[in-house]
Amino acid sequence: MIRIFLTGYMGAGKTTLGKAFARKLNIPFVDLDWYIEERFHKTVGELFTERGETGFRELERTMLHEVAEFEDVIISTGGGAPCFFDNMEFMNQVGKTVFLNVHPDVLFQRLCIAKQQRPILQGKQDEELKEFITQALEKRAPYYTQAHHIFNADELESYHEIEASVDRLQELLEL
Ligand SMILES: Nc1ncnc2c1ncn2[C@@H]1O[C@H](COP(=O)(O)OP(=O)(O)O)[C@@H](O)[C@H]1O
Ligand SMILES: O=C(O)C1=C[C@@H](OP(=O)(O)O)[C@@H](O)[C@H](O)C1
Ligand SMILES: [Mg+2]
Repeated sequence: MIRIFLTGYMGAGKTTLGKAFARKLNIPFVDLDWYIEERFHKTVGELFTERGETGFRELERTMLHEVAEFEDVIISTGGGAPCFFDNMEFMNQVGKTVFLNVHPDVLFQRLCIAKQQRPILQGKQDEELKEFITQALEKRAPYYTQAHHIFNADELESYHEIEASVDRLQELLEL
């Protein structure tokens, strides 16, 4: 039975790689953020506004436990999920975990373009965003590095790079 959790910071490529990896293995893909959005009929941004981060983290934990019941699945978590409650320990117990490690400069480039969809990053100017990413990575590293595997996901900019990363991931996980 395959149950893999992809973790890592915002912009690390959890959604992009998770989707492509599941397609390659021909098994379902679940993105925890999308799952939450569908269930509540609201965007992650709207849920943050309505419930605050504390409220979002609580429902994120509940939804994580729900998707963790699925079998033969690739699950991409939100970037914060492993860093709250005992979520990381829980994922390690019920499945295989992978930390998508990406250089902060690459994350910065990706998130400059894609910060609007991420409530935590909205409104940050370039220098502030860079500093914010560096500090957040330091704070979150102790959680992310508990993953069973660490995978370099610096190269995801083209279809070809994504396919090559999927092949490496498949090898790493011996699937
Ligand atoms: N095909 C692509 N071409 C260029 N950039 C991409 C492509 N796919 C993803 N990205 C960039 O990489 C970032 C990481 O994507 P995403 O999978 O959403 O990360 P995560 O789910 O870890 O937050 C995206 O925000 C985007 O900037
Ligand atoms: O890192 C975080 O705290 C968050 C990451 C997001 O997911 P992605 O990592 O897929 O962007 C989403 O869950 C929410 O905006 C909070
Ligand atoms: Mg995502």
